[in-house]
Amino acid sequence: STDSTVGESLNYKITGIDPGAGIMEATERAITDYELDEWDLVSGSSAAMTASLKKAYDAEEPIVVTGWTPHWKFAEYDLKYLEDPKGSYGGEEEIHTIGRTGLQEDMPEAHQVLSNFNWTEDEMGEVMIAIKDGEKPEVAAQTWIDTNPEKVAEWTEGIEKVDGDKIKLAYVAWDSEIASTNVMSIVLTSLGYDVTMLQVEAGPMWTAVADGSADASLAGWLPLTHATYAEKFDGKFEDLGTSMTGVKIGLVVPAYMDITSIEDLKK
Ligand SMILES: C[SH](C)CC(=O)O
Repeated sequence: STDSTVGESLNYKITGIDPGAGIMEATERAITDYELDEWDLVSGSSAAMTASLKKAYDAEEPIVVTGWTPHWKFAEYDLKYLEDPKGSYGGEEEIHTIGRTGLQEDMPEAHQVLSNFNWTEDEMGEVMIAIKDGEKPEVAAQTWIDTNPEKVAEWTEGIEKVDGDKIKLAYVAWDSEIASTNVMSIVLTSLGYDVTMLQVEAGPMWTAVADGSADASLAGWLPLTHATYAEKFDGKFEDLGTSMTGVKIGLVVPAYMDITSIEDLKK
């Protein structure tokens, strides 16, 4: 029998995540840019994507997923990004903390901690991997905080405690943001805040910060991933700075697949 093409072996499907994620918009752009006319992007969730990835990887079957760094999947599996010569996925991205307008005057202490927040891919990875291995997010976050007091002190030094002020952090259930939001929730709680974590989809997350129904989010992927949301809500949110640089989105495949570029999906 003749070898099937990459597309045939994958039923021309790219395994995506939640439909509002920026990586999904970027992938639709890639489908157009690379003229992947027969291909479909299947939406679902971050958890469903990693379950499909595990199933295919364990059976050494072909799979293409919408992937991003930082993520524990690169520690778990031997994976590679497909080269993106047309730049559909942009270049180096950053994770930004965004706050509702008015946050600084209403909650100066929280505004300062959120602006100070920054950590490395490895530090986030410790929390993400503990959660992947079955730890509750709040327990994994507390363990990291307990073992990294000096890092947390960088974010909170000189900041006065408050007395039970309510604060709402919006996020999407991406492994990276489950980790960061749980860590920040505990840090703000230790400063006296009454913290609510609001798990929503990406569109409602940006909308909540823009309309003030959430106070902040640690999940702003910029400049490209969430460009559409940032433009839509320009002037209705404050960028509190980057918590991590050198992050990335793209199409990810197991290393055992002998393709190297998005161009190869056309074969
Ligand atoms: C899945 S990445 C963390 C963010 C995004 O694609 O919107």
